[in-house]
This record gives sequence, structure tokens and C-alpha cells, in this order.
Amino acid sequence: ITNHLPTAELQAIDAAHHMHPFTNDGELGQKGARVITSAKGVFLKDSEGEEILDGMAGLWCVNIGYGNDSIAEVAARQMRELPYYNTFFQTTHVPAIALAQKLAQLAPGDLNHVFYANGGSDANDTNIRMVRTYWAEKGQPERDVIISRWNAYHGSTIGGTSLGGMKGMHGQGSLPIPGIEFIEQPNWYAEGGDMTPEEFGLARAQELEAKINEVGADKVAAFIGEPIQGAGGVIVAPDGYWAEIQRICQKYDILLIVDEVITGFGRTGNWFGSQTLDLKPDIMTVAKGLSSGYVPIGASLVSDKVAEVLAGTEFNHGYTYSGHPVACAVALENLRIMEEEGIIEHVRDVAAPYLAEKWHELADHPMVGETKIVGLMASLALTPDKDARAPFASDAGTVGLIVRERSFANNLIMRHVGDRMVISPPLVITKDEIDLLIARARKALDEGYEIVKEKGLM
Ligand SMILES: Cc1ncc(COP(=O)(O)O)c(CNc2cccc(C(=O)O)c2)c1O
Repeated sequence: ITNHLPTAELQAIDAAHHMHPFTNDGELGQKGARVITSAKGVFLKDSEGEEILDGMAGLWCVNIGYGNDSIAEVAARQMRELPYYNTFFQTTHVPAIALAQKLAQLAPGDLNHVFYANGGSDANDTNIRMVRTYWAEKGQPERDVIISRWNAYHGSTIGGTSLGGMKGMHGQGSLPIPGIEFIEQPNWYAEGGDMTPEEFGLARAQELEAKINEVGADKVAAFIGEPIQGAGGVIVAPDGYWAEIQRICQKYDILLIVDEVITGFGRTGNWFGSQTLDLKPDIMTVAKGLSSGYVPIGASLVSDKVAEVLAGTEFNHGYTYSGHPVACAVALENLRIMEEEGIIEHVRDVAAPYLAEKWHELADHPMVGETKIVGLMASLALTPDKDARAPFASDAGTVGLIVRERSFANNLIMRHVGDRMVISPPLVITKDEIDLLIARARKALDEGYEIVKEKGLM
């Protein structure tokens, strides 16, 4: 099978054998999956020769853009030299050592220790076992509860799904696992009612203190949160929310896990979202932009305080590919490119300010209620009534899906989460490419708006 097989044949074989993530395969099988054949910079090519602007950087991950040759070179060289070895048998190797050192240098605060994983989900599984082991080692084994938020996303493993607050995911597989508690999310647009954003954010943060007292402070191990909820729809917490969350964590001496799988490695205009929002994690989850998606890799960046306690015991946890040499070598090269090409500065000084200006202009569209952006992750809320910040009468996602389909038809990848549209382009995007993205997004909104009116959805 090659890229040159007719699309319909590729689609038929895909439908016969390939089960897609988060997909109704029955429906997709009828429709046929879009066959992506190559990519360069911020553009994908499909099997019909269409050029598509990837407004999602794959899945929030291709930070340096597609088609970087030096990464391919590094991967090939490492594969020839040491394609695999483990770090279980009191052994290590240079890629794992060098990447750990690099991450310790780049990470804020005293996140000086790295536990490797395959991606974000299993890094969060590590975090569940790590914080529970931490407290057991400190003589408080009953401190095993982790508090998260509804509509958070922390992955698709049993642990990651349980930490996440997506009720639809919990329903498939009898989740969450015991010991995970939830508070409401800081989504002012949808849930703030008549409160100001700041009042609402404070109220939502103070739910953490209430939950701690409900569970019993001596039972709570940690709190986990994304600096900005990504898969939840790029929900930006109101000012003051995170300061209050951190005050409460310190008051009750519970560990703070900050999940930077999306916000890490330049997405918010700094190396980490924790720097943008002034967070001080005890553990930070990373993946995606760590390798720009060129190979799977994730990790838990761990503070001196936590690592010190863990160092006193055998932490019986780890994965075959923890610290995979090719993945580590590629991640190192990815970070070198980010530094040497000044990609963080490009986001902070050029791309993010420009995208923000253009993205906020979309708020003049009759169907757009709010536009939010931090760095190069942005969202907009679709609404039939801007003043009321009203949801559509149709099932959540109906209108979002219409706009997403029009976006795809106009060769722009733009995600919908419910009736919010989301973008997260490669960090290397230029101002001209932003103009193209905005033009195609506006066209998708205009065409979507016509369909929504025809269907009587507003
Ligand atoms: C904050 C966060 N934490 C953990 C994970 C899980 O990482 P892995 O997928 O590498 O196990 C994620 C992943 N985020 C993610 C993954 C797939 C799709 C989408 C989407 O928004 O459509 C988002 C994430 O966004």
C-alpha cells in the first residue's frame, strides 16, 4: 500500500481494519477517512492533492511545524547507534541523561527530576502513583485522594480518564477509579451567570477548599489542573483563580500537579504555561510539544521535594519505552531547534500578538459570543444570543460540527468542542499564514451561519 493508491481504495482498507480514536467507526466507514499523505511547515497534503492549513498543529503538538529534516537525521542516527535500551536494569543512556538535564534547565522552579512516559496519559498515570507513594513514604498512606475539575482532560488511560472530568468518557469503562474527586471548572462564559469573571473565578477556586474539607484534609494528596483547559475548549480561567487555588493548596499542604501537555513548550508565549500564569507545580505533566509530535514521548517533571522522598524507596512503576533513546534524541533536537530558531520569542513577540488582534476581530461575527486567546491557543464561543451568552437550543456540538465541517471544506483544520471553535497552530506560523487561517475561519463561520439559519437553529 502506498500514498499513490486511489483514495477510495485506501479508505476501504482503512474502514475494514483500522479502529480510530474518539470516532464512530461505523459512520466514518460510510464516509471514508481523509487520507493525509505529507506535510510541510503549517500545511498538510491529502491524497487528493489538497493543501490544508493545520490550525490544530496535529493534536496541539507539532510546535516546530512539519517536515523538519534535522529531526529526521537525528532519529536515523540514534536508531543506527542505539535503537532501544531500557533504563530499568540500573542502566541509562546518553539521550535519556541529556534530555533530563535539558528539561531540568528549561523547567521553572525546582522541577529538576524527570520520569519518562510514552505520552501525557501515562505520565498522568505515573503522577497518580507518584503522589500516593509520596504520602505513603511520609507516613500518611491515607492521603490518596486527587482533586480535579469537571471538563478537564488528562488523557485516555484508566488513570488519565479518571483524572479527567469528561463524564462521557467516565461512562465507558465504569470510571473514575476510587479516590478521584471533582470541583466545577472556571468556565465563566457558560457558567458565570451574572457574576463578574473575577467573582466567578474566586468562587470556583474556593470550591477546592470546600471539597478538601468535605473529603478531609488528611485524605487529600494533590490537586491537578491544566493552566488553560485545552480539550475542554480552551477555557481561560478568570484572573485570580490560580492564585486562590495555589493559596489553598499551600494552606492544606497538598501537592499541585500542573498538566502542561498542551500549554508546555511555547504554546502560551513562554516555555511553560506555569510561567505565563505564575504557577509553582510540585509535578508537571509534559508530552506533545516536547517532541513536536515527531515521536511519542511524555514525562513527569518532578520537584526536589517530591523526588527526594521518592528516592528513599523503590518506586515500582515504569514503562518499556520510558526514556526511549530515539524519542529522547528527537525531543532534544526539537528543543534545540526551538531555542536556536527563537520560536518562543516568535510566539511572544510576533505570532501571538498578531493572531490575537485578528482572532478578536471575529467577535464582530453575528454567531460569535466571546473570543479567548493565550499565546497560540485560542477559542471562540458560538451563540444565538450574544448578550445572554445563550447556548443553542440544539444538542451541544451540533452548530460546532457544522462550522468544523465548513472549515475542513475550506482547507482549514479548526476543532470544535461543543459549540466552541478551537485553534492551536504550529508555533512557527507566519503573519501571512495567520491571515490565511483567519480568512478561512471567517469563511467557515459565514457558511456555517447560513446553514444554521437554513436549519432554523437560530
Ligand atoms: C492536558 C492533557 N493531558 C494529557 C493528555 C493525554 O496525552 P496523550 O494523548 O499523549 O496520552 C492530553 C492530550 N490531549 C488531546 C489528545 C487527543 C485529542 C485532543 C483533542 O483536543 O482533540 C487532545 C492533554 O491535552
